[in-house]
Amino acid sequence: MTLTLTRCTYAYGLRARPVLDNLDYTLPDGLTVLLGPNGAGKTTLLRLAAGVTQPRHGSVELDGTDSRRKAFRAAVAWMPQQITAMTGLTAREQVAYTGWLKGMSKRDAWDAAARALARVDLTDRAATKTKQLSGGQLRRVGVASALVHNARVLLLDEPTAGMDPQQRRVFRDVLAALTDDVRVLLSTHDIADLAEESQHVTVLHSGHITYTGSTAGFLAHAPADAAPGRVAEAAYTALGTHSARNGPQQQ
Ligand SMILES: Nc1ncnc2c1ncn2[C@@H]1O[C@H](COP(=O)(O)OP(=O)(O)OP(=O)(O)O)[C@@H](O)[C@H]1O
Repeated sequence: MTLTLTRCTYAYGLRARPVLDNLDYTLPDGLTVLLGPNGAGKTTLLRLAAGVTQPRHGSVELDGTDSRRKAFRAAVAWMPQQITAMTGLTAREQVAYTGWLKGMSKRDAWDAAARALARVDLTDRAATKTKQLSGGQLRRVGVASALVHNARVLLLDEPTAGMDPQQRRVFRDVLAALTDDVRVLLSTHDIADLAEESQHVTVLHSGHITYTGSTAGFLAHAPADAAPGRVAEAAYTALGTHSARNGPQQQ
């Protein structure tokens, strides 16, 4: 299951400067954290990867299936920054409703909703109204909704924004547990999201990938004198500076 962006260019508006220009990217397996400062192009990359937006030039494919095709959209799930709690619906009803919208029968969606909620560790909240869930729990409902139709790739746009450290930890554990059969790409501009369970890191600066590879390889970019506990931050800073000077993609 390989998701690739090939020579993708995207600009907001006909005369605007491209946000992404001739970008090549292959999503690694497991859990990948997409790092980059505000405005780097993370959301744009995720929207292209999800097939929500089409590139002006280039292509996005999952094992050779173009992102315009129904089969691509069935296999690739996208979770936007804001998850809406639907008035009057329980967690299970909200997830089932999403499954039904995606073409499942009511019965299949209802059963799949229970399985999806179990995967995000929310079985005990299945009958709770989504309006009554915490922000972190509601994001997990968002993940369950994204997964309800058995997606193989999950793309999440800043899912941990506004979470406290404990909520972040729970959320990351939930994602890490999915990665046996789902590839996950999670965008953030918070280096604290880079935890042990993230197997890969991709760094985006001004629309250029300055690093994509293992977490260990990423950390190796920190200067030797980086303070203990600040190695990830130092590596991130080093790659940002590198980008401004050279802008190559490192594998
Ligand atoms: N709808 C839009 N119309 C015009 N320009 C846009 C639009 N959306 C994004 N942009 C611009 O495209 C660039 C990349 O934006 P994008 O949202 O992809 O970055 P990001 O890395 O996700 O940023 P953030 O971390 O702030 O969410 C920015 O310069 C932004 O101003």
